[in-house]
Amino acid sequence: MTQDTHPAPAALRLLINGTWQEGTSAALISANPAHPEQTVAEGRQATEDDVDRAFAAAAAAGGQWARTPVQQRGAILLRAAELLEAGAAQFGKELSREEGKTAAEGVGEVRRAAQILRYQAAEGEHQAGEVFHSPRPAEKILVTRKPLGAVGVITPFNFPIAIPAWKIAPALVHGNTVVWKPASTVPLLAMRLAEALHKAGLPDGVLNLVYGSGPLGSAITQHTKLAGLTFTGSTGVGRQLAAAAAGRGVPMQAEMGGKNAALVLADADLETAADQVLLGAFRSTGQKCTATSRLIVDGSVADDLIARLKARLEFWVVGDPTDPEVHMGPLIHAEAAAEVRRGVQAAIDQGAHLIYRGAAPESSGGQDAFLPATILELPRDADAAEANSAWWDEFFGPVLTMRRVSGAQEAFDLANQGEFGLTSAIFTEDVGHILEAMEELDVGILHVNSESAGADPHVPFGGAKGSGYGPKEQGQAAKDFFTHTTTVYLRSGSS
Ligand SMILES: NC(=O)C1=CN([C@@H]2O[C@H](COP(=O)(O)OP(=O)(O)OC[C@H]3O[C@@H](n4cnc5c(N)ncnc54)[C@H](OP(=O)(O)O)[C@@H]3O)[C@@H](O)[C@H]2O)C=CC1
Ligand SMILES: O=C(O)CCC(=O)C(=O)O
Repeated sequence: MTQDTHPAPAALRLLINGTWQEGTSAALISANPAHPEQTVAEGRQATEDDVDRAFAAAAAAGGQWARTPVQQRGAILLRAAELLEAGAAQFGKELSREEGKTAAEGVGEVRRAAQILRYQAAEGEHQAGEVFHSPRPAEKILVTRKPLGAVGVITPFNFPIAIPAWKIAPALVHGNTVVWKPASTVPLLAMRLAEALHKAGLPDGVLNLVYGSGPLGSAITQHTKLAGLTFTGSTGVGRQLAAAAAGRGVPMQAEMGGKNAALVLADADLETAADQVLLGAFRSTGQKCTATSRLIVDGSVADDLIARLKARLEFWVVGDPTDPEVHMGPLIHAEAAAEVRRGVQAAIDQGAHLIYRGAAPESSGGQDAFLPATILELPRDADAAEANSAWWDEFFGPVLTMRRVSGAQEAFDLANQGEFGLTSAIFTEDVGHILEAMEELDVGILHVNSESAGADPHVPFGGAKGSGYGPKEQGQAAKDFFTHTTTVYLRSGSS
């Protein structure tokens, strides 16, 4: 397997009250999933005491930061965006080495983070509140917004800089301060984002970065100064945190799992559908909550579509993600890959038909983090198909599970099955079917003739049903989470 030269490991530092400092708890090592013997970054985790100091700093910085004009807060985000943009080639490659997505996707994600910071920086150009008529004379009713205070940010591994950016940027621009715990597998990219914001002039204590595994997350979620919590990650952890936050009356926003369907109807442009399903299912090694993991295809075009997918996958190279020839890197670590392998085998044992399995790197020997692109087909019989775990479980890997249907209504019904409702993609040229899909599909995001993944910074992002909890992220929706409103009944004293 070709690979890039291996740079020396980066030194991880916590950021507390504007000071970069070493952690004093257990060692934290971020390993390259393509070459686990290579350390990408190393340092130490934070202690509960560090979390306490981070919240003290965030709370102390809060008043001044909230009074800073939104245009000045935005200007800091803009400077940070420039720093990310300038470092995109380096940070993108680091992202690829730390997380395993291809270097092109890594660079794209860093640029996306910069774009998110720029979008949120412009918040000063948007309205700050609303004015209503009053039923009483000489009165107006105003709705103003205030920050929540010190918010906790807990982020997953799969978008190590874009997801943190789309949580932290609106938190900051709306006047909140932040204590952030990234996923333990991707601390370097977290440090890169925090460095950019720090260098851009963020006052001390406004953003605090602590590393540590799940239990440290609990120190954040149970902290008495916690004024709001935004989380992205697995459904199990998200629900646990939501219950804890609700018990304490802390507002929470959670983006969790998905089991997203691509619906390919009989009249679809199959070239477009094949291109987009391929990207949706296998880009980022299928490790997106928005990845296409169900393929629901009209029986009249199913064989044709599968032939087109297989033809494309024959050229799909799996390997070291820093190699420009590679389309798909490893999963985040070997245990994740082993779990997906077990899930695929269980599905086959339960009656799924393996209709495609690509090649993985020769060096892998089936024990490491690499997996081939895989397509399973479930039986036409509904009971047999729905008894199969592959229909329900989120693999979070490069596995696509297909079912054949007759007509649009059956496709909608199947897509709606299950606890999740993050995204769907529908492929059709029929406006009637598109309108029906908008009505029928219980999802937070619907793509028409494009892949199920992807999200722009200026529009709401989040799921329906069990995929999301609390206000949506991104765009103007982020304001609803990161602020609370005061309704002001305003009369002049002399009236
Ligand atoms: N809907 C969406 O927008 C998205 C959803 N996801 C979902 O996330 C999952 C994959 O991400 P993954 O990182 O593995 O998810 P996890 O839920 O394992 O981890 C997410 C974050 O929560 C932390 N954490 C774990 N346990 C606790 C705890 N008890 N208290 C507080 N924090 C905790 C993790 O820390 P540590 O790393 O140290 O364990 C990490 O920072 C998939 O299910 C995917 O669908 C991912 C991205 C987007
Ligand atoms: O679809 C995207 O580009 C990002 C969505 C996301 O947060 C994810 O898939 O983990």
